[in-house]
Formats: sequence, structure tokens, C-alpha cells
Amino acid sequence: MSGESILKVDKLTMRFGGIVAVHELSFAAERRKITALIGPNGAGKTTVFNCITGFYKPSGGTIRLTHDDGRQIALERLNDFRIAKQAKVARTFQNIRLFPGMTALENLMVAQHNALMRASGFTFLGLIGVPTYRSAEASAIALATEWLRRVNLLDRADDAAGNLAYGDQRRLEIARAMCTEPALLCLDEPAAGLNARESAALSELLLSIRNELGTSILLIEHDMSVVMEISDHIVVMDHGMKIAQGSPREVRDDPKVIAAYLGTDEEEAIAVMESGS
Ligand SMILES: Nc1ncnc2c1ncn2[C@@H]1O[C@H](COP(=O)(O)OP(=O)(O)OP(=O)(O)O)[C@@H](O)[C@H]1O
Repeated sequence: MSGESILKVDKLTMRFGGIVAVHELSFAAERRKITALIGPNGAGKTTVFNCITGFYKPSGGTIRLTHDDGRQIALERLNDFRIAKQAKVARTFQNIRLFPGMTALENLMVAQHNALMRASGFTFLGLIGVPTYRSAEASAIALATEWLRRVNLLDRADDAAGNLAYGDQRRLEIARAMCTEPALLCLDEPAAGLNARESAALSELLLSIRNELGTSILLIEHDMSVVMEISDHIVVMDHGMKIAQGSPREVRDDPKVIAAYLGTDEEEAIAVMESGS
């Protein structure tokens, strides 16, 4: 990788009692690129995500996020709320966490709650009367509508999120994260449970987020067709450590990577090896 990094993880370690889930892991994610974190089950990927997004406090190491203006933020010192708000890091989860009883549009409006509250001056009078609130509300609706269009759900705006097809819910979750206008978008297995057509739509969406909006993306994914198609850089973990990194081609041809996958799940090993053929 030669470009400028948005995220630098240095010697990250996470212990749970006697278990070392992540051991002195270092890697960087480039600005306006898609970086994938892959590895067999239990390699430590989600733990890394939880450290980056403030759900866990790391046992050791540093995580630096650098904004466009050069401002650096030490993520390991902040909680999840501050990481989302100040550092502008958004994430999705392995299991979908939409508000199922709210409409698709409402889910995207809730994501903009912070901006709307700021515009209200945090007062009830602000909510009902102040023009700045009304203009912020109009902007929030415009942004939500734009994202519904981008994820092809404009005609489902008023449907409960819980009634959408699984693949639609996955894309709505990404839209919700994007409505916070993040500097870094972290996606934990966004293709899990998707069929081939839905996976292709997901790849297209993530490429458009990178290409058209320039958002940096960090991705955990088991679906090798998605990983190999869209990633600019891949970091491979096994047993809490980095065992390889590079372009999709470099990683696919790396014997250490093939051995790590062969050691655990035959289907995944075959997927890694066949992904480029
Ligand atoms: N809260 C926790 N308490 C104790 N051990 C944990 C905790 N979270 C993760 N671990 C352990 O840390 C190791 C790494 O788990 P992690 O979920 O990060 O792996 P992963 O690569 O994301 O796996 P998968 O691909 O299956 O989601 C595993 O041995 C797991 O059991």
C-alpha cells in the first residue's frame, strides 16, 4: 500500500482472561479504499472490529484515525458513542440491528438524530419552532431519500424494516450507517446470508460508495467472491495474528493463507483458492 492511511492499528492486543483473541496486530487502511479483514472462524476479526469501534477497550496497542484535515484521534481512548460521533466511524453488525417496527425511512432518520438534536438547540421550543431545525429536518429527509434511492428501496420507504427481504435489510443497514456521513465505514460480514444476486448488488453498492463518495471502508467478510472482487487490500488473520496481507491476487496465492483455511474449513479453503480462477 502506498497511499495515505485513514486508520493505523499498531500492536493491538485483546485478552479475555487467559484467551488472547488478538495478539500485537498491526495494519493500516488506506483512505478512499476498501480494506478487507479475513481469516478462518475464531481468527479474531470481530474482536478487532469491536476494538476499533469502541465496544471493547483493547488490552494493548494503539488505533489512530486520521481525518482529511490531518486531525488524529486515538480510538482506543474513546467509547463507542464518541467514536461514532467524534471520529465519524460507523459500523454494521453480523446480525442485523435495524428497528424492525419502524419504516425504512424512519430508520434512516433515526441515524441522523444527533444532527437534528443539535439543530433544535436541545430544546422543545427548538423542535417545534426554530427555522434551523426545520431546515435541518428537510436536509435529513433529503439525505435519507437519497440513500433509499441508492440502495434501491425508495418504493419501500414506508414499509416496516422488519418486513423487507433479508438482502434489502442488509442494504438498508448500510444506508443507515452512511446517513451518519462517516469517515470510515466498518462492515461486519455484510454478505452473510445473501444469495448470489444479492451479493452482487452488495458489491456494486460498496464499490459505488468508494468510487462516487470516496468513503473509506473496512470490511470483515467470509464471502470470497465479494472480498476478491471489491477489495483494494486484504489483511489475513489466524489465531489473533496477521499472517499475510496484500492485493487479492497476492493473498490468494499465499501458501500461508491457503494453509490457514485448509486447517479449518474445507469449503472456505476451496473458495479462497478458486476465487481467482
Ligand atoms: N467476549 C469474549 N469473551 C471471551 N472470549 C471471546 C470474546 N469475544 C471473542 N472471544 C474469543 O476470541 C477469539 C476470536 O473471536 P472473534 O469472534 O473475534 O473471531 P472471528 O474471526 O470474528 O470469528 P468468526 O469469523 O467466526 O466471526 C475466539 O476464540 C473467541 O472465542
